[in-house]
Amino acid sequence: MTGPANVPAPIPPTLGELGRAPKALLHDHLDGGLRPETVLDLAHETGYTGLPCDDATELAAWFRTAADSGSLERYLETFAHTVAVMQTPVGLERVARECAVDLADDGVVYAEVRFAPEQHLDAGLDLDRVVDHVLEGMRAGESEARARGRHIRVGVLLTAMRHAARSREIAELAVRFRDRGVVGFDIAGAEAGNPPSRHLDAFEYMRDENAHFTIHAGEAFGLPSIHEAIAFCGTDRLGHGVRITDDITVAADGSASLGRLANYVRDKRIPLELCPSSNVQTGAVDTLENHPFDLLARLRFRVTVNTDNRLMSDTSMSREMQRLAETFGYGWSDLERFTINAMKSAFLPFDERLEIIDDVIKPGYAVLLG
Ligand SMILES: O=c1[nH]cnc2c1ncn2[C@@H]1O[C@H](CO)[C@@H](O)[C@H]1O
Ligand SMILES: [Zn+2]
Repeated sequence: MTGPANVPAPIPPTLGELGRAPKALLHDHLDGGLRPETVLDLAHETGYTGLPCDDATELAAWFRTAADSGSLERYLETFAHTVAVMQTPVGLERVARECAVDLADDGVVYAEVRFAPEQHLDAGLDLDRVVDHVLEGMRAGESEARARGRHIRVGVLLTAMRHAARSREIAELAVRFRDRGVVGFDIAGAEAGNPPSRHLDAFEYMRDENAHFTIHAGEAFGLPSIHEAIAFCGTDRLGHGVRITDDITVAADGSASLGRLANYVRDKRIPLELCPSSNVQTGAVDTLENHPFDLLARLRFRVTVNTDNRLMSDTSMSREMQRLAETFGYGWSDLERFTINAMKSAFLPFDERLEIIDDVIKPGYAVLLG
């Protein structure tokens, strides 16, 4: 973090070093993280003919460019192609297995990966079978990574689409699978016009079941969405939440004053699942340099680093951390703090969170800190 003027900024960690650092990821969409080759393979296998091109490199570039739209709605249109090839048991299991393997290869030790089961029913699967296949793929990916000496634990979050009307059903699905690898619930999709309070019964059900959930809020819409997510719905975390800066005023001398909502979020240690590259692509912020990540980190909000959609943003946890380190001058102690923030905020039992922090994260950064 940018320190006093006479202290030199740390040398930014390299991508190789970052790959070895233990990382915790709370916000990653399964249908936003496919390998481009897998999109092509599955399209051929299932007869999906809607892809814009037939070459993996071109397809990767297409997703990146199309997602660079400056609008959440247009960004979300790119998911039509990934969702289209994730309708069969084979497709769902492969995508989930590769997700776990790719995250483990990047040094992610704990991940919560989300997807919306209601979008995967086109080939006749029911909601329970969809979740079964994804969980099976995740377990296979964890084993495959372990066989190569990479240890990752993946928990799944079930997302309900906020423009649709199945949130209560998806919340019940999440609770039904809570002892089989599903660790929480979420709502996603176009934020403007679809406030979180539309899904109040789903959140009330989750709270009644002592179950965890997060809400995409404060990405394409500002403070009212964040306020509803917290005050009406009782969210545990905020998906993005970047627009909380609308309630923070920074004076010319750099001092910041917080409004009541921003203070509440900070006081209650409500985790912010910040996704820097995605926020630039959807236009939530104009450039990475202007991303409020550093302001929020300096003000000691509970900030976490996340990928959102690795395919659409052509990114990984290591790359998100590298971009932040290069932009804001972060060193290992900052990256360790963000990682511990994430692990503390995971939807795992407290003792299991602590075990990963004490046995994996702290020793990993101790080596890097030298
Ligand atoms: O940043 C985001 N904001 C809101 N919705 C999103 C974002 N990224 C992905 N999805 C939506 O979540 C669904 C389930 O994974 C995806 O299909 C996409 O429509
Ligand atoms: Zn998201």
